Amino acid sequence: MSEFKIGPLNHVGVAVPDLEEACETYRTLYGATDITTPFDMPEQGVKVCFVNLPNSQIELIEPLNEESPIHNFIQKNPKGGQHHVCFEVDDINEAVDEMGKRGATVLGKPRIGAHGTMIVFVHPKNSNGVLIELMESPEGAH
Ligand SMILES: CC[C@H](C(=O)O)C(=O)SCCNC(=O)CCNC(=O)[C@H](O)C(C)(C)COP(=O)(O)OP(=O)(O)OC[C@H]1O[C@@H](n2cnc3c(N)ncnc32)[C@H](O)[C@@H]1OP(=O)(O)O
Ligand SMILES: [Co+2]
Repeated sequence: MSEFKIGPLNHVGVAVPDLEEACETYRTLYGATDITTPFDMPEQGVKVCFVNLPNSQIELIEPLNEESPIHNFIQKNPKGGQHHVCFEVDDINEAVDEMGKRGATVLGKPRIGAHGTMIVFVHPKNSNGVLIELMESPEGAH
């Protein structure tokens, strides 16, 4: 087996029906003061913002339309829910190759994520029902 391994936890993705409402929850209930301005990522089918924390982020995502990959998730979980966990990797192409070699189902091809680096997802069935996002570390991240 190759040396490939996941690196730091980058963020926990939380799918929500209303991004602004979710931001307000983190502001008022949890006292979060560092929340980014929401922005649309049509290529990923979501509106997204980040609750920045000392050691990680909560990524809040809202479906942009019925074609969004999280549209079904919100249909099944109308109040929202924990959606994915994202780990950093050194090389996304090595990660995709290794996932295949290790028998996992990689969803689609690597695409640009909200941090501006390439991301890919591994099907929940491979990880005890948890959708895993692998994200190439920003330059010189560690
Ligand atoms: C802005 C980018 C940002 C970033 O970090 O840069 C993001 O993270 S974007 C995040 C949104 N994008 C994605 O999630 C892309 C990958 N996801 C997918 O391709 C789909 O969501 C998929 C295939 C995981 C599920 O699609 P869908 O819900 O339409 O399919 P099913 O309803 O048939 O579900 C199949 C099976 O999986 C279970 N499921 C679905 N979503 C999740 C989840 N988030 N966590 C755990 N399990 C999930 C669903 O319940 C079904 O289970 P089954 O036992 O077969 O009923
Ligand atoms: Co994510």
